[in-house]
Amino acid sequence: MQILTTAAALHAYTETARRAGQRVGLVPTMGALHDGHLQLVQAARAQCNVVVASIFVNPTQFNNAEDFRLYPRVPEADAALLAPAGCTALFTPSVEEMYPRPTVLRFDFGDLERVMEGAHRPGHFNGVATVVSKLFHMARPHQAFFGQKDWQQVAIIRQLVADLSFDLEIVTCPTIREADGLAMSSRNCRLDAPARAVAPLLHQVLEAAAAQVRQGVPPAQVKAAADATLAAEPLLTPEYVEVADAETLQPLDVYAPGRAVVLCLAAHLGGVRLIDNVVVE
Ligand SMILES: Nc1ncnc2c1ncn2[C@@H]1O[C@H](COP(=O)(O)OP(=O)(O)OP(=O)(O)O)[C@@H](O)[C@H]1O
Ligand SMILES: CC(C)(CO)[C@@H](O)C(=O)[O-]
Ligand code: BAL
Repeated sequence: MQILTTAAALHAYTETARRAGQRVGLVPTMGALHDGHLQLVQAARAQCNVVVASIFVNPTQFNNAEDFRLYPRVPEADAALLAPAGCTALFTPSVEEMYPRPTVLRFDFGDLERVMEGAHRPGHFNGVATVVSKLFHMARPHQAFFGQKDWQQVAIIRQLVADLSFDLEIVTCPTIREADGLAMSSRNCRLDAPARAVAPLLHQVLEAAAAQVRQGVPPAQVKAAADATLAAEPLLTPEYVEVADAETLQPLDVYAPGRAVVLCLAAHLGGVRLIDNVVVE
């Protein structure tokens, strides 16, 4: 596995592969890798000849300086996991390499970003769209792989690709969970033992809500029940629970026949902010 640290080296690597007729896959991450990330690499390797994973804790997408400071960084452990999963090159740029001068770019994704993560993390998706656009330009992948765990992020990136005519395919991979249902997340390692014991409740609440959606229980009632269950747990502070159209992400008052529903939540647990979602087709 090659280690690349500059945009020029990344560009040269993927252009050489392209000229040789090879397909290029890109897996953007912020590191502290777990099986959710490795699944993305494996999916990329199944479809592409070369797979670039990027590890970059992107400062412009953090709306909370403490969250940025505490974000887990374990570069050696990450590098050791990537090659066996099928990664052929690791891109680990510095902040100066990605942002040679402060970015002034501003994206507006309209209603897609006025809800959930966009509403609760001001500037977050501007930072995500900025860094993902840069990675797409630098690597020019045929396909880029993202996790369902960040459902709204995928919707934003699909809009970005359409609006800026990036010539690539976005592939979404399912959420990988621990045995007790907790969605794998780099931030899970910051949970202490009592918080970790409570954490599976997030997925349990989503599954209970999904069952209610399937039974036709009205969205407001589903949301209220989920909120109440989360709020009853003293270690948990729910930030939002949303019952939304899976494509437009807009909150639902009633179900529209034939349209998928996404149940999303964010909650603070022992000082750690976690998100999760479940889709009802
Ligand atoms: N449990 C998971 N299953 C599938 N994909 C995942 C999972 N966790 C993260 N991903 C995906 O991996 C990519 C990189 O995500 P990221 O590096 O932010 O990891 P993370 O575990 O989500 O970290 P955190 O939630 O703490 O920011 C994203 O496309 C994300 O959706
Ligand atoms: C897509 C991403 C790597 C951009 O920094 C990040 O938002 C993430 O890890 O999901
Ligand atoms: N997985 C989304 C990256 C973030 O939380 O900033």
